[in-house]
Amino acid sequence: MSQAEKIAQALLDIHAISLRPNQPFTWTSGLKSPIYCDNRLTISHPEVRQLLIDGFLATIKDKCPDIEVVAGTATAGIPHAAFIAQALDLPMIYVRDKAKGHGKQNAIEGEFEKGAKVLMVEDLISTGGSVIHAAHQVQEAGGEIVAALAIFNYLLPASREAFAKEDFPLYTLSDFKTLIPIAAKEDPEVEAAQDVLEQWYQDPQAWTASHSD
Ligand SMILES: O=P(O)(O)OC[C@H]1O[C@H](OP(=O)(O)OP(=O)(O)O)[C@H](O)[C@@H]1O
Ligand SMILES: O=C(O)c1cc(=O)[nH]c(=O)[nH]1
Repeated sequence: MSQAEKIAQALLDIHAISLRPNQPFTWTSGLKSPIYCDNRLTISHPEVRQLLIDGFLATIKDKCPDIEVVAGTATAGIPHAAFIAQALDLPMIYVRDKAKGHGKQNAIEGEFEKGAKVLMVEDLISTGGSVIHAAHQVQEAGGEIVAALAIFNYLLPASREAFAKEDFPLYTLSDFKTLIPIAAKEDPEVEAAQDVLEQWYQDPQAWTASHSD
């Protein structure tokens, strides 16, 4: 099994993947979807956490060994950024989706030096909007984004187009195209939903329009 397959299998084993073709999920981008991947559950499973950390660290060693700061995207990216920062003995920051309305009104918590090489850590890429927004905030504060790293990528054209406009690469540990064949083999519900999933995947915007109230 490849690393991407092992991680897909682990997500299935902990029931992080939910299917609701008849009662679609609403994503943060507003898209409707018959599938939801809840990476937040991974933090409750030490063996899955370790699998992810091993994957993250191998990717960092291979692709961006010179990072100086690890940035978590609020909220689901934060624990993974913390695990990575701890393992590499690096400073960590996290980026809120919007600045606090009270206290110090920070959007970025923690600190880093201008020009620092920053790795963005996110749990999941749907449109890529959340991590790209967070990366822009770090850039505005003087950080140099070296790469973005996430657990799971839907591999949607929207995210491909969004990352094509950025000057940093995205690396992900597993993805929709790896997950679905594994899920379909072990779960008759996924097997039965394959047509819906394919229809959604071909055009999530059109699927959203036809599944909105
Ligand atoms: O690629 P995108 O279209 O931006 O979607 C992915 C984002 O959506 C989810 O966050 P959510 O907004 O649900 O918040 P949370 O992390 O606080 O749970 C997920 O954790 C990613 O951050
Ligand atoms: O786009 C999202 O909001 C989203 C999709 C998904 O599968 N999982 C998740 O946590 N968020």
